[in-house]
Amino acid sequence: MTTHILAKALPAEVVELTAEQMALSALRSEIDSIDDQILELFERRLAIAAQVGKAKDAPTGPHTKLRPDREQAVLARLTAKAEPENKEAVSALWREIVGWGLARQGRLQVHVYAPIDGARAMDAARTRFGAAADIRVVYDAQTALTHAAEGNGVSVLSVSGDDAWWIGLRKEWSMLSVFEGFGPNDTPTSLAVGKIDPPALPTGRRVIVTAGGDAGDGSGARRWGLNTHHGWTLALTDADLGVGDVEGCVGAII
Ligand SMILES: O=C(O)C(=O)C[C@]1(C(=O)O)C=C[C@@H](O)C=C1
Repeated sequence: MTTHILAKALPAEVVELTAEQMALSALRSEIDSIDDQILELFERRLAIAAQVGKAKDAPTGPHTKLRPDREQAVLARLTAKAEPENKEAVSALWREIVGWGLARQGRLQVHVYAPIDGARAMDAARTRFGAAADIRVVYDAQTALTHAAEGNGVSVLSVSGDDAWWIGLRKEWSMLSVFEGFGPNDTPTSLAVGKIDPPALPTGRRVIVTAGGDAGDGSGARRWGLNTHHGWTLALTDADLGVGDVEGCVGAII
């Protein structure tokens, strides 16, 4: 004979929620609903970024898909609209969003050469290119420059070491442009270089490498010296110069 054990329905537990708990739970479901909307929009944005990558053709041969001018415009537009107390958060978040957009076109490979203050340069590179970037340390400037010149990525190089690699931007590395500077206030201690189409450089101070150190400021424009080596000078200027011109312009930074 089989014994049937009937499961006895347990009395429903009565949970008394306090007013605060109810308020908290309502706020969390509001966050869940906002997260759903952000997710949907973010995934749409990623899909469009992938399409942009296909639409955007390199001018001549392999160039990085990174467009500093466009990134500058995206960030400037949104931080201008954001509430003052949110500007920093908006800027950091959109760096990440744009970084993942770029990754849809191929993950950005970043080489960092910074023998003196490596941790600071790595930190700056991560903040600039976001979690989506594949960042690695390299131990000589030539490796970093070769990587950038291949056009599949970019490099961040310290300007404060013994190796005056930046002189090469006027010589064997003239296909590379500086498009970003990292460092305190107005004085970058490392620069990002890449095979960037000159019209896609950010609008801002021009980076110049000059022999003798007196070109590029005939207009009386402000100048910031960054380094000198064997008669060559690395500096920033407000003068409106074009990359590759006789004034020694090798790029632009914000
Ligand atoms: O506008 C482009 O060219 C894009 O590839 C899109 C996008 C973005 O996600 O907004 C991504 C990478 C570029 O560096 C700039 C902007």
